[in-house]
Amino acid sequence: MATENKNLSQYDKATIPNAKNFRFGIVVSEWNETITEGLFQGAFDALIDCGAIKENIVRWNVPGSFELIYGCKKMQQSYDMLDGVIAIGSVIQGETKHFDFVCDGVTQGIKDLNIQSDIPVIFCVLTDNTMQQSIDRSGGKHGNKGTEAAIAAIKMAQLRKDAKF
Ligand SMILES: Nc1c(NC[C@H](O)[C@H](O)[C@H](O)CO)[nH]c(=O)[nH]c1=O
Ligand SMILES: CC(=O)[C@@H](O)COP(=O)(O)O
Repeated sequence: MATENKNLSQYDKATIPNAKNFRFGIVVSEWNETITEGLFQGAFDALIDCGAIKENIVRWNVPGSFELIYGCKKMQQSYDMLDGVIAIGSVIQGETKHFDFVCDGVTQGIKDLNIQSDIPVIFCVLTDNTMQQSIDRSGGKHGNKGTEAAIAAIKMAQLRKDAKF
């Protein structure tokens, strides 16, 4: 289902574990910061709405989406009590192929972090053709991918907890 047919912000709290005992890291890219700040707010608000305590949410900033890989890796290493990490970025097509390499690099890098570490990293990186598409997905007409990422983070934290027993 394409995003245009799904509101990214809709969730049913009855289907989501309570996040009160979970600790999350959020790494935010500064490129397209109006977009990434909207994604962060969506994620933060959803975590709190689902029971997370604000003192259990730590935020780091990185220059661009490509640095999300290193930032999330160091977040995993620095806070071994974390239950999940959310990587937030906004990549928008320019004139060159750089978009393709940044998007592929970040995607593969975050995938690798999920393989190499026991702490899940949620992919909240918009890869859009236009700024309007990014606006629409960070609190606009299609909702907020940050909200979607927070729900995914809670569910994966619970899966990780359940898998230990
Ligand atoms: N064009 C965008 C970038 N480019 C910068 C890279 O992410 C990286 O910071 C640079 O190549 C230095 O390593 N980053 C975004 O997040 N969004 C873009 O649209
Ligand atoms: C995703 C990018 O790096 C891109 O926005 C940079 O723009 P350009 O391809 O015009 O250099």
